[in-house]
Amino acid sequence: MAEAVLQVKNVNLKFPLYSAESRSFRNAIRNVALGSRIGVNSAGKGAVEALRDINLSLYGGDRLGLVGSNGAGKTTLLKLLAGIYAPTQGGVLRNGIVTTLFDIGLGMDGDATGLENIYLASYLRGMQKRNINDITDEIVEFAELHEFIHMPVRTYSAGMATRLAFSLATAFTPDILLVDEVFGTGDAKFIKKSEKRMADLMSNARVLVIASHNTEIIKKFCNKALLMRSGQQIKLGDVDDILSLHASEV
Ligand SMILES: Nc1ncnc2c1ncn2[C@@H]1O[C@H](COP(=O)(O)OP(=O)(O)OP(=O)(O)O)[C@@H](O)[C@H]1O
Repeated sequence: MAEAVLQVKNVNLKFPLYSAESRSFRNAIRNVALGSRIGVNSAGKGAVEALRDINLSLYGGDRLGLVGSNGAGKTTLLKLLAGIYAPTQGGVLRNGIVTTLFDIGLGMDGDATGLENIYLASYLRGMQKRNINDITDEIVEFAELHEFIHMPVRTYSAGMATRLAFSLATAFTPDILLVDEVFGTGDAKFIKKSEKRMADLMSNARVLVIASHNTEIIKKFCNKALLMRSGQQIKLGDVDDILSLHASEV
């Protein structure tokens, strides 16, 4: 049997909240809003159970769409898969390099120039200097930063920083690509230009996990889908089956 590229085993994830006892009215309201996902942890503090009993194994070629209503836990699961959140219980195994297309500016050094950030990110991916030189021009050109690439990233506008982060993140084909549809890539012209680059990346990664409310995107890029509700995996299966199940629920 092939080795899983991405595996989640018996994962629970809780976020601590304020003291449960001292905010009972607020808790009552929160409980209604969150579908009774507020509990009390061992230290007597309130906790949101953001993910519960998650088990997944994804192999080369798997392209998983995460579907579910607002607050179902899709983004939280993506962040867990990325290693941004550590599980409270259970474990996540990643066999390969991970790229996230959300919070894409995360990890950029504001005091370093755009060019230095390209080198930093590439070294972190284990690339050699001569190979980085080969890809730098293309990243700078795609980001349309011209001479600004020699300025510290903290001097960039939000759009410029996002363009650099996107161009950099999409310059390497990762083993595991994690995408949240709700990420901005700058102005409308840049979004249009980014579509093909993103589609190529999504098709070439060994494993793709994408959270989306857009059924067309899920149908186009995924061969499996996972319906989530209240932080739990309800059903994993064929895209059409899962989308029908989700549609029947909303
Ligand atoms: N940092 C946090 N602290 C406390 N609770 C959190 C945190 N992050 C997520 N949660 C909880 O996890 C729930 C799921 O949020 P998440 O953003 O993963 O949902 P989603 O399925 O991506 O929703 P949407 O479709 O609206 O983007 C939230 O309702 C919230 O209760």
